[in-house]
Amino acid sequence: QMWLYGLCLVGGGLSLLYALSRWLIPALAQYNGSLALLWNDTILERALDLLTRSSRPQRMLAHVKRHAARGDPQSVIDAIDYFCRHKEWAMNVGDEKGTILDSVVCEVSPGAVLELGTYCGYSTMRIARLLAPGARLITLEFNPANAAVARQVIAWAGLEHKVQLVEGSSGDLIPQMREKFGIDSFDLVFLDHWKDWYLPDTRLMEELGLLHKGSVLLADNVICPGAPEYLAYVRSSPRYDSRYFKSHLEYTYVEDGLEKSVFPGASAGSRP
Ligand SMILES: C[S@@+](CC[C@H](N)C(=O)[O-])C[C@H]1O[C@@H](n2cnc3c(N)ncnc32)[C@H](O)[C@@H]1O
Ligand SMILES: [Mg+2]
Repeated sequence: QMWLYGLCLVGGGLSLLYALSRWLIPALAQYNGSLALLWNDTILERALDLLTRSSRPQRMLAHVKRHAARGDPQSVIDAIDYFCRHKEWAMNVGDEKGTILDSVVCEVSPGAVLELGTYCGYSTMRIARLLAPGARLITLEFNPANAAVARQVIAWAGLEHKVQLVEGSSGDLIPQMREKFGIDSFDLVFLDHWKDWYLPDTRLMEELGLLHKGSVLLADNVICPGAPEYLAYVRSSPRYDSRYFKSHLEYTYVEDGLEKSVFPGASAGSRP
């Protein structure tokens, strides 16, 4: 009889664990930023990596190859959004904030764009598909495994001729933009790498003269996980006309948003 009780106890415990990880924690993580990042970006990702002996970017790429039409950027974007909403969360800008990114790209109609943080190429595709012929998009990624997946995702969408993906750290590559990449200045910069780099990289671009009158900085995740020093800088500096676009952390209901900052702004001060 003892072993029967033991079996019931183990079975009950396992069922509870399953219910917690399958429904309760994911449901709570939809509304709490810290839990969302801890659960999706740390615990679940590591557990799935271990169980499947693959990485999240590799799983996302496999999903794209199974479900997206080759040469159709929208189909690749949709496949990634489906994967992230129904299978595994991932740190793409996502569909909701993605529409804000799209509208800024269309409004600026940039000839030269810099993206900081490629990951799997999701936002890269969103930007690239809207660029006019001849416009340049340079995207920087310092994780070689992410860069390798991004190249394949971008090629699957048929956008490889519109994108220059450069492997390396933003701090090393930004100073090479003029001499090595022939860039005078950028019309649009999308900041979406590690959040504590937003401010130093912005200061670096300013010092190197890579921003011109009217250049637009668009920064993701300014609320969650947050980039407080960067936000304080662009909102208080008279050099920028800065505006917040309220939205949600990718694939959740947690508040997050994009900060659009025009350099040097027509009017001094900030508009949070
Ligand atoms: C949030 S993800 C980018 C998501 C992507 N922009 C999208 O929306 O699809 C951040 C990426 O930036 C990369 N990264 C972080 N700091 C970086 C740096 N200083 N230079 C280059 N890449 C960096 C990370 O490896 C990661 O892949
Ligand atoms: Mg982001």
